[in-house]
Amino acid sequence: MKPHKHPEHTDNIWLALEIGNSRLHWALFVGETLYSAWDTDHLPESVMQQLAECQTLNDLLEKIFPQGESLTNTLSLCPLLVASVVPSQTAIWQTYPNTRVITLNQVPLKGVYPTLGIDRALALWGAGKMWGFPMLVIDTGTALTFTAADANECLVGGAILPGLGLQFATLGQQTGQLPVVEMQNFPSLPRFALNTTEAIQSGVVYTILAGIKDFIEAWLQLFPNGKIAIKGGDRTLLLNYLQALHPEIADSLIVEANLIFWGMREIVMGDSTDGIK
Ligand SMILES: Nc1ncnc2c1ncn2[C@@H]1O[C@H](COP(=O)(O)OP(=O)(O)OP(=O)(O)O)[C@@H](O)[C@H]1O
Ligand SMILES: CC(C)(CO)[C@@H](O)C(=O)NCCC(=O)O
Ligand SMILES: [K+]
Repeated sequence: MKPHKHPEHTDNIWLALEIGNSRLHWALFVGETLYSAWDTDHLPESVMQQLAECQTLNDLLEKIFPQGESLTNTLSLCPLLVASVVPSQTAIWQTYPNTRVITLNQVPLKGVYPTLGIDRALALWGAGKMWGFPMLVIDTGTALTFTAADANECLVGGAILPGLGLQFATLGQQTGQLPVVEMQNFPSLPRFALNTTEAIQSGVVYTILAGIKDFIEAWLQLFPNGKIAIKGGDRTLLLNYLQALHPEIADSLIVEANLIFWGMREIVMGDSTDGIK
């Protein structure tokens, strides 16, 4: 999905780019308003080589939005805010004028450790600022992560495990007999399966759900009034199963794809020196 129509006021436009492990996540802001959000694949090698030859951000945007010529003109001078968990990709975007890379020390979250992922910090900050702390964020991305902060906006900690897609891929790739299974829709899933595909799906999905339930229960023991938000590419699929198994838990979750963008917005709008208003 790409932006389909153009904002009317172009003077306070900015682009947010989150470089994830599987794909790129984009948002077009007009001031504080998120105008449009979309995902793209990582840039292919051929485009990467062309990018090295681009002289301006305009050249760059024409490579990214080949069909969107007028959009490209609209965006030609706008600031590009980048948050990345893929360092090799960050370097490419840093070549261009008007790029600002958000790093962990710019996120006001207290008590962070130096290697905490910027995506985890921003999503937690965005969720906490929108819905309040204490906040637990569950990110169902390439990696599935739990990241929490207390009422003082101080990191409580979290956990990292392989996400749904990564679990399927690893089973398929590292074994002699297992296929790479995918999970595109929401089939009813027997827990005790009688074929290989469903056995893999059952194992991965039901243990991820059990893990999510367990972390939520542990979180609510620590912070009975704590909030919980869920994001990431597998959120809808996992929520559908969670709704069927534990509707009371599913109903208590804040479901929000754009948490990282809310975090980026908080930081950009809170910083009066950078000219993005
Ligand atoms: N169109 C899609 N392309 C790729 N993955 C998708 C798509 N739709 C859903 N997914 C699921 O999303 C998961 C990846 O989530 P997401 O896109 O949030 O991760 P990411 O790009 O690695 O970002 P991050 O590193 O910030 O988590 C995969 O496990 C996959 O099953
Ligand atoms: C865990 C991921 C891969 C999730 O995208 C990312 O946040 C990351 O690379 N984090 C660094 C390690 C950490 O957060 O402790
Ligand atoms: K992730």
